[in-house]
Amino acid sequence: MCLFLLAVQAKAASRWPLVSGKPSLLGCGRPFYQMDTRGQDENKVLTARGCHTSPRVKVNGWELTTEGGILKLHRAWKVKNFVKGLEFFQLVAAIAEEEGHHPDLHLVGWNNVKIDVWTHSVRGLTDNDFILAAKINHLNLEGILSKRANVQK
Ligand SMILES: C[C@H](O)[C@H](O)[C@H]1CNC2=NC(N)=NC(=O)C2=N1
Repeated sequence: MCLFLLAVQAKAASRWPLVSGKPSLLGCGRPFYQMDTRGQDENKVLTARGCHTSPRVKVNGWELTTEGGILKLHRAWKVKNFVKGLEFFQLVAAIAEEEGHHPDLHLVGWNNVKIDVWTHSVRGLTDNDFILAAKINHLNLEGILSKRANVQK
């Protein structure tokens, strides 16, 4: 198990997430991974040294949610119209393909975009999720978002 964690940490360290322009330390200052904890009574987030049940994360505008026992990053926006919502999806798709890491995209009530980011292979959060969320934050959404209101969650 230890070798596995070290291998995962080495891979993740090479893709250290940049959040608001500076390297971000995740999960109490060390990389953390949510392992597949099926059969356990609660989701735990493993760090290199221990377990944490609620990681401290910082990606502007995104919130940590749990759905079906799986930790996810979640954010919502209000877009001008349905077509702009699809344009938004296209911009996100380009990043996802570049990263090889894909979000769950929702376009609800014609102008509400909701995005959930999590790592399906481990049924939880890895550094790739924070990288993807931070890159989505850097998209130029000029002309796509509704001028009236935007849900920051
Ligand atoms: C083979 C392919 O790269 C993998 O299946 C990738 C694709 N994109 C992915 N995206 C996300 N969010 N989680 C994954 O586990 C994942 N796996």
